Amino acid sequence: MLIRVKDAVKKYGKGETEVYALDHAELELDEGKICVILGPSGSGKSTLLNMLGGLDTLDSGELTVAGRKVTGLSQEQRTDYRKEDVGFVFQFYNLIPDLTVEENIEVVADISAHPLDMDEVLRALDIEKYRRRFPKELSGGQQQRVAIARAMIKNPKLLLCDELTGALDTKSSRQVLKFVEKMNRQFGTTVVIITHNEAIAGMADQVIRLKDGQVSESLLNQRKIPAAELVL
Ligand SMILES: Nc1ncnc2c1ncn2[C@@H]1O[C@H](COP(=O)(O)OP(=O)(O)OP(=O)(O)O)[C@@H](O)[C@H]1O
Repeated sequence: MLIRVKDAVKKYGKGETEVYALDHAELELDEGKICVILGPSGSGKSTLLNMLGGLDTLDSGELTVAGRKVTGLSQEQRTDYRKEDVGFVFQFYNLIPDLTVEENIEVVADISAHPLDMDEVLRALDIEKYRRRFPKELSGGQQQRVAIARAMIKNPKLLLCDELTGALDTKSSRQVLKFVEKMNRQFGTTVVIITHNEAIAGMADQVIRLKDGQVSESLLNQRKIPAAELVL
């Protein structure tokens, strides 16, 4: 068991405007798996992802990742947790425009405790040929592959993806998802994808649905579809 979320509560606002972004949510996720989290807008997906990644803290409840109680960490320890254990990929690639592909990835490698080999990561994402290019010289799908490489170079236990295909066409989306699947297989990284796109659930080992800050459904996928065959 890599991730355990117990009785997680996160509230925003006060009084009349109080919202339970997470309302006693419970969740367990095995190591080395792909988990897709679905839910309507406002159901708490981003809040949950931010907690898993140590970007924010719970009001109450417990979060354990790989035996480490993330809820008990100081701010400084949480920074180390993010640095060592978590890779993030967002909808917009957030690459540094003045740095080449290789330099964008190097920035993260340089501060990582146990980085992967640069060439291996570039090869795994099939972006070796772009290593000296700048982000603006790449398509959206190619930039997202660089963003995945930047997240993976630190060899994280957990790869967290927030609407990573939200800005891409169907073909590029499928390709980016194929690479996420490859990262899971090749490096054994546990992957959590949050999305509005129901079709992406096909590639998951575990599918979790959120509703009003609670886990309304958690299913193991008996018939996983390779990302290359997803009908997006
Ligand atoms: N910083 C904040 N301040 C106030 N309310 C917030 C904040 N962040 C989230 N919320 C509220 O918490 C609830 C859950 O939000 P969250 O962003 O986690 O949902 P989501 O499922 O990711 O939505 P979306 O798919 O639209 O991104 C919503 O009602 C949202 O308005």
